[in-house]
Amino acid sequence: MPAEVDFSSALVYAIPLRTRFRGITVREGMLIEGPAGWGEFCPFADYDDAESVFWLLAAVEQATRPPPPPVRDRIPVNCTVPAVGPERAHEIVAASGCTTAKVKVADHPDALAEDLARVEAVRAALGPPGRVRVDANAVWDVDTAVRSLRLLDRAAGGLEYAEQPCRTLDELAAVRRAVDVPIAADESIRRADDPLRVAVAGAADIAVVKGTPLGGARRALRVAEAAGLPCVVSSALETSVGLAGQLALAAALPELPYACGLGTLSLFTGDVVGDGVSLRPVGGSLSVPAAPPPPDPERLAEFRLTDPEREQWWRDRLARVRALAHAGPS
Ligand SMILES: O=C(O)CCC(=O)C1=CC=C[C@@H](O)[C@@H]1C(=O)O
Ligand SMILES: [Mg+2]
Repeated sequence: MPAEVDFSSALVYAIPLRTRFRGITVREGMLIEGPAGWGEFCPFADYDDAESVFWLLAAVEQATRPPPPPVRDRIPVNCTVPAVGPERAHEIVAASGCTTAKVKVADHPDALAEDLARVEAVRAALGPPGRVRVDANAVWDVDTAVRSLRLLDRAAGGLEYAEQPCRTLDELAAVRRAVDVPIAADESIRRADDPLRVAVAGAADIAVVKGTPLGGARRALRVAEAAGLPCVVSSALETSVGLAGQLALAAALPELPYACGLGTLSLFTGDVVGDGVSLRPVGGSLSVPAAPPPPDPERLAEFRLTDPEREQWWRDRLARVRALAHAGPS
């Protein structure tokens, strides 16, 4: 392993997704190696350089430091159901082995009828003891959120919680007062100017913490403590390299009362690590690896980004974000 992080030989990957998710069909990112192993730099293309600094800190933490001390070695996970039709949703849940499902809703305007059918199919696949949560990714206004959540709650036979129904904390608080469904904050935390100071407690019942956009497991642990709410760790659609860091975070949280959104490799057509070490859930949970699994040459041959212009775009981005990280806060 190199004595320092070797940025010049960072690898760039491109893995097609099985279904469009978050508006993307191919997941791209970079893998870097350092003295403690591999890290992953994979801000979505719409993240600017300033926000991407935290993704870089997460990659560098993983490549240079051992994981924070774990208090558990297995993490229960939910399956993630994209905005697909009810039959496909049923199949995804049934094949997952998970007893909790997170269902994407409000994917486009007028999606409610499709959302209700999807949620009903997910409940049918899970059976009565399963848990169903929904994620609207901040697109509803308060009235739409209240109306939609009441209907979705009924269709689901009870929702475990609703993730980020609206954009602002005030809106989340208003929805929370109006419905019985618990509210989880995701974007309100990970895209806040200062996630360590965001006053999420009155606006949400649950904090979604994502180690990758929050600057790594250690900073995410501080964010979780500052939020003062029960936490769910959720992926940022990393390969197994970055997922290992998210699992390290989930393993180190003092309490972990909910299944985590870390079963997301099933959204990918492949992984950059070998099959034996790929972080795919078994029986609804993932075991926490001691270190991030290393990329596998054969998998890299399959998923290496081959477009030279696009590769240069990633290398330029990494250079700019590194320069910003060195310059420190403006
Ligand atoms: O939480 C999960 O089940 C999977 C992860 C997930 O939903 C997300 C990953 C990456 C980007 C996000 O738009 C999305 C989310 O909003 O939580
Ligand atoms: Mg979310």
